[in-house]
Amino acid sequence: MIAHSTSESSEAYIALGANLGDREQTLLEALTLLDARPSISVLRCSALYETEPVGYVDQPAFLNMAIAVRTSLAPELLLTELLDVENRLGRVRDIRWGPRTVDLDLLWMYGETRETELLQLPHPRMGERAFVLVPLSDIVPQDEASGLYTFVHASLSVLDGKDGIQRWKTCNWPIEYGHSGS
Ligand SMILES: Nc1ncnc2c1ncn2[C@@H]1O[C@H](COP(=O)(O)OP(=O)(O)OP(=O)(O)O)[C@@H](O)[C@H]1O
Ligand SMILES: Nc1nc2c(c(=O)[nH]1)N=C(CO)CN2
Repeated sequence: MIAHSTSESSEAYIALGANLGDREQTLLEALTLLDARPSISVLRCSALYETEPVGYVDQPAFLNMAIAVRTSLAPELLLTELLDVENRLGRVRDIRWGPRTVDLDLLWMYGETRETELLQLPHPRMGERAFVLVPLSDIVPQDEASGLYTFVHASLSVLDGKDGIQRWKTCNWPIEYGHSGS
């Protein structure tokens, strides 16, 4: 009997940010937790960037990054996984746009758009955020079929505030277990 896989899978792009605690360790734990889910594979990660807080500025600097994942989940279920990873890493929601242990935002998913209370996809503010677009430009290939490459580079070309973004470290994914971060 030949097993037929019926599950379609899609590429999705996720932005991660952290500005409390051990920011780098938290971000790498988030990647590990996501990749451990049977229906999610982390394909690529951007470098890590240290970024000045935008919006609510009276808070510590962030570490931001972006990742590409392959998933068989519908966008709503992928979002649930992101919120679950935030909770498992101890995110406490108090001040909107305030400091957070970790934040995972679903930016873009190939062939999927949503406009509901629960989920807006593509993320409605991704085009105005250098702390999202700069990491994303590390991992979106030029031949990406959905137009994301053009969107990212066109948005970056008209955006100021890129000076608040400093490259901090490359992301070693998959993490070489047993080696402490250099
Ligand atoms: N594309 C999306 N990615 C992540 N969360 C989303 C998305 N669309 C809607 N949401 C909803 O937004 C809610 C608030 O998210 P959160 O408190 O992390 O906002 P934020 O990340 O601080 O601000 P911003 O949304 O401007 O990045 C989440 O509980 C989630 O249900
Ligand atoms: N530099 C930076 N600023 C922010 C960030 C973030 O991730 N990085 N996230 C916010 C709410 O999502 C608000 N402001």
